[in-house]
Amino acid sequence: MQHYCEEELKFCQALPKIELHAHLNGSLRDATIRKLAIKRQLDPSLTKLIEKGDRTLSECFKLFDVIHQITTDHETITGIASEVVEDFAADNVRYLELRTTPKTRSEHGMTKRSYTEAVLKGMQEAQGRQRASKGRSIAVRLLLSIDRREDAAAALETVQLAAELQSRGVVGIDLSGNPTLGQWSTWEPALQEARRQGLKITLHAAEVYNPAETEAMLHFRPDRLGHMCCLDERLEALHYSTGIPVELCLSSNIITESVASYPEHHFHPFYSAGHPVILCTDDSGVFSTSLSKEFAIAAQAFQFSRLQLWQISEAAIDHTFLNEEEKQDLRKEFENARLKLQAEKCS
Ligand SMILES: CNc1ncnc2c1ncn2[C@@H]1O[C@H](COP(=O)(O)O)[C@@H](O)[C@H]1O
Ligand SMILES: [Zn+2]
Repeated sequence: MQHYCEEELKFCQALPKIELHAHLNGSLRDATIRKLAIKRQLDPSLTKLIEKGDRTLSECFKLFDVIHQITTDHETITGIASEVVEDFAADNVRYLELRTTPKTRSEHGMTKRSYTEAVLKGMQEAQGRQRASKGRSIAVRLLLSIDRREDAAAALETVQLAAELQSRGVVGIDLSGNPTLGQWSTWEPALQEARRQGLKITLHAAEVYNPAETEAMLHFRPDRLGHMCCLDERLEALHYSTGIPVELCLSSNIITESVASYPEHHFHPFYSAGHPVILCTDDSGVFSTSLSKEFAIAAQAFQFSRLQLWQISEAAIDHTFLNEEEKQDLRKEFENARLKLQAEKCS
């Protein structure tokens, strides 16, 4: 069943957009996954796992482990980073905050640093190609993710790397991975260090019901939170009182069965209460979506007008990890896009 209307999708594609929650290895094209699976001679039973369909949250994490088996060397990492940036740009995303987990792979001579440099290279290559062909490019920044399977030392290594690469476009730290694994106390010291180093922080929170952890995360006061699907009334009130912006990913939450249906998604109560919300894709490849589709789904599920869609899109600028001057540039870009669309309508 299609959860959006084609006419609305066209409008959402024309809308300039901001993507703040996208995992690199979750955003791969189908064709790229198939090509890499052949190249790496992936076991056919694993290739089958990659084929699209509904997947529970635990199946998703198995799938990420399979994708990680085919995105192993520096050249591939650079290639997928470049492709993902291109895909977001083609969807009229004007600013992308991409996130990825730096990986160590001794068999490929890969360290967390060399992995991250390969990603930065791919991002720059895509931007360079766009500038050459169109005279302008999507703006991109990188967040480094700590995987919940990592220990305190690995988390700190990622934070130190992010701090060293701030001048190269790394703006923050994300905590993600299977929400049923690990303990908040393991990563908190590294996240405190990230804050001391001037990095911004976003946490995957309440993807499953874990009130003690969610409360600890709220007390930590990250700059943004992701998901917040499984809250009780007390935590919901606490979250509202903090005013921390929340990255919401409709398709991801429905497909992984964290939320029962689109109209019941917590995007709407947060939005209606005036709490800062940002529509995001999470894993556009794994969930066969795009940011335009997520906007079109929101339009249908919550009966948003086009003006409301525009306002939701533009408001995300305030919650980026950019400085004020950079945010101002994006606001100007949105204004120019608005004028251009109006002129096209009148002509
Ligand atoms: C579906 N909801 C989710 N919840 C939690 N973590 C998720 C996620 N989707 C993706 N990731 C995190 O991102 C990694 C893949 O991209 P990178 O290898 O880092 O580029 C996954 O292994 C997981 O750690
Ligand atoms: Zn995520």
